[in-house]
Amino acid sequence: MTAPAVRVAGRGEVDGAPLFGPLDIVLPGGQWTCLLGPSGVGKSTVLRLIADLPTGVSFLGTISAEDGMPLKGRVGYMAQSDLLLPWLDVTGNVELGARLRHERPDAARAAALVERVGLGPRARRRPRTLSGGERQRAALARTLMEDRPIVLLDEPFSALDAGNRAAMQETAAELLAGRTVLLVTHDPAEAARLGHHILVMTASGVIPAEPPALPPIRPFDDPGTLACQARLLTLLRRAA
Ligand SMILES: Nc1ncnc2c1ncn2[C@@H]1O[C@H](COP(=O)(O)OP(=O)(O)OP(=O)(O)O)[C@@H](O)[C@H]1O
Repeated sequence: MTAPAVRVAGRGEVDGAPLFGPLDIVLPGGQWTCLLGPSGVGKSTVLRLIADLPTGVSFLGTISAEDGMPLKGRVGYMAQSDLLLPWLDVTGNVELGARLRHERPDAARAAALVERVGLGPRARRRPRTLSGGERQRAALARTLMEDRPIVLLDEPFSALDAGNRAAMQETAAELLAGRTVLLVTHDPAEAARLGHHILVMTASGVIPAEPPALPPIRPFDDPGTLACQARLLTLLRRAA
């Protein structure tokens, strides 16, 4: 699977007032880009624009893949809220994309992904019987099931306890290796651990932050990872 670079160039407005930009972001092909920034700056909006989903924001600019092919059909998206269908169990939710396309779901692959996110014993449970972290892991499995070359993750680990968060970061890094990934996170430690590239979004534009020297996925206690966390916190403190 070839994962193209994606470029987002333009600015966003709400009711005629500037929201963000002008910005010019390139998500390098086959690598993880982590996007941080203050609440309300427009990070989720950028993800939704790339996914071609409705936003309340007018975007004046272009979003394109470097290979010149349309993005449509090549983008996987995990929203901030889990968006699980309450009447389907975990497996049914993971298989939802195939069902909506009137395809036969790959049941073995779905079961393997449900196991990978630690929900094997909960596979037949409905979302309302799961914890917030379990629902988020089900949503992650559903996104991984879609197997797209471009994957947009909006705070995918925010509801997880520290141990599960680390485990799911590792699972996602492994299963999405070679994809073009844009991860929105509020957690500098997460960005420092996972990002080949790290960007901080502010109202006036996007600032690139130097990632650690080691390739992802990085140990928590690597001095370069810790130093990167500190750099990011300094940038975010200034942007707040
Ligand atoms: N449907 C909408 N109509 C009007 N304004 C909207 C709409 N959706 C989002 N906005 C505004 O756009 C801005 C950016 O929202 P967005 O959710 O992209 O921010 P964010 O950086 O992802 O925030 P957070 O980190 O809190 O998730 C916010 O100020 C929000 O009020």
